[in-house]
Amino acid sequence: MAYLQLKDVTFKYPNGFSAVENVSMSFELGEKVAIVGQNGAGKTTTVKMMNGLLKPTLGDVLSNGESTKGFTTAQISKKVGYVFQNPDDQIFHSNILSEIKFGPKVLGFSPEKEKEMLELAIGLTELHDYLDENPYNVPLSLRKFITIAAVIAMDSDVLIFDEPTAGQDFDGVKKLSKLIDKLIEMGKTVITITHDMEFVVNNFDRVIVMAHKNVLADSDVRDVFWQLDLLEESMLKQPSISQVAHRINLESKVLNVDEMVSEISKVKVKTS
Ligand SMILES: Nc1ncnc2c1ncn2[C@@H]1O[C@H](COP(=O)(O)OP(=O)(O)OP(=O)(O)O)[C@@H](O)[C@H]1O
Repeated sequence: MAYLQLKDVTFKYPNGFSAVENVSMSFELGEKVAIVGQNGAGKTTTVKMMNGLLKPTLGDVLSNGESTKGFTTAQISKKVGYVFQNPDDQIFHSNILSEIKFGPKVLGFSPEKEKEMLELAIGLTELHDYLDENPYNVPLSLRKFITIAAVIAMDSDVLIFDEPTAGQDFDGVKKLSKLIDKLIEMGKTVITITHDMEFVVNNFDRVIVMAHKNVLADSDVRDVFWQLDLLEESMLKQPSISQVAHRINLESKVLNVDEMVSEISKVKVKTS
């Protein structure tokens, strides 16, 4: 059985608006999965059901075999941690270190475990120099890393990042890739919602495409980004380099610069 399962879930907001309808998806431990789709497709609503912030109106969410229905978000956070899209919705301490320490405290970690998790979280997010600062004295791009550190420190089995690359520069995106790789190496599952298709092809193997409150595709990254009709229906774009490959009728379904360079070198060899 998969570690995390959404079984035919539907979610209606209190105003009666149905944001997600009959969605099923499942995740094993150690998987790295991107969720993509146009604004309003239902991505955030879906992942908020994974850690119990929202409970499905219909259907069931199971983490490690147990339905989220009987548990609070705090209880579920040991298994599934969620980093909010907007860090300001998550941060509530006036000091960065206290914000990161909060999860381990609530979860009752031993002092040794708390120290270990804090070192890991602060190390991966490179926040050492800011620990005494008020979170609102650092830029939004760093506030995002505070919220990521706070969730890493909880040692959840599954970590969900909602739009982590938004507002990040080149170094920020590199830091994200590195920390995701480390979490995967530790056997965790990382699920990331993103609008950054370059980030998807450079970091993820499995991609879930959402549109119209539902899942349109759940497949290998190359398969997703070379199904042009699927991209059109979900209003997504190929990564720029794939668009170039498509425009020049390159046979190979390239996804990144390295693959493109490799294909072009082959052509050069053939014509020389
Ligand atoms: N609290 C709410 N009450 C009513 N409707 C809501 C609420 N939150 C979200 N919605 C609506 O639910 C739909 C799905 O929103 P959701 O945030 O899940 O989409 P999304 O795919 O994550 O979009 P984005 O990429 O813009 O974050 C949208 O139409 C949104 O306006």
